[in-house]
Amino acid sequence: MALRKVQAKGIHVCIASGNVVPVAYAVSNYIGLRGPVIAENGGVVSYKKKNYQLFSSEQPKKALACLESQMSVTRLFSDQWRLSAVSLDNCMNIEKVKAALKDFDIKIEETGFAIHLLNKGQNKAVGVRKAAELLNIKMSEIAAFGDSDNDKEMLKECGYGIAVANGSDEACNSADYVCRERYGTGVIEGLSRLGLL
Ligand SMILES: O=C(O)COP(=O)(O)O
Repeated sequence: MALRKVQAKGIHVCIASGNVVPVAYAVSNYIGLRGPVIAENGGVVSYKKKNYQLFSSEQPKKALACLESQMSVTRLFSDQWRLSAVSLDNCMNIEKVKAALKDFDIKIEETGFAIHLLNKGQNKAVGVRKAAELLNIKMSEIAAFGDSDNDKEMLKECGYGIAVANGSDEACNSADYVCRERYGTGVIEGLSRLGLL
């Protein structure tokens, strides 16, 4: 598999997800990756059996309580393991959620998979920065792949940002290179462009 091939060259390969540590860690582990795992849109970084919690769930939980007082709320099943945010099922209407929480100083982000209630400043780039510190490498040495709005800061702040062809407008506009190919085939195209395959 392409990512293991890249890792075998001595390059750190990391998953950066909006999902919780148990899910992102399991994906990383099943693929056979050894790099840090960035979870909860940069809220938590997990490396060598240690979790680094970079944001608290206090503000997102206050926003959740406010939302629940105004409407019926469907949270993600995985929210029971979430440490730094609250995530809602994307069957909920984002415009109604935004209107109900307009007085809260939080960030509301839709990814196509979920609606995340995040802390201001919480994004994958913050998690990547922590991972870079743990690995003693520079952001400018990192190439990032993404497809969603929640990837935009990471795509901008890493040395080279690559969006796959099916990426959202925000992801594609934040990338240095937009692949011709979609999904996993796009990742293979990007890795080849970097000379890694
Ligand atoms: O949790 C989400 O909303 C999406 O997660 P992803 O960043 O791994 O695509």
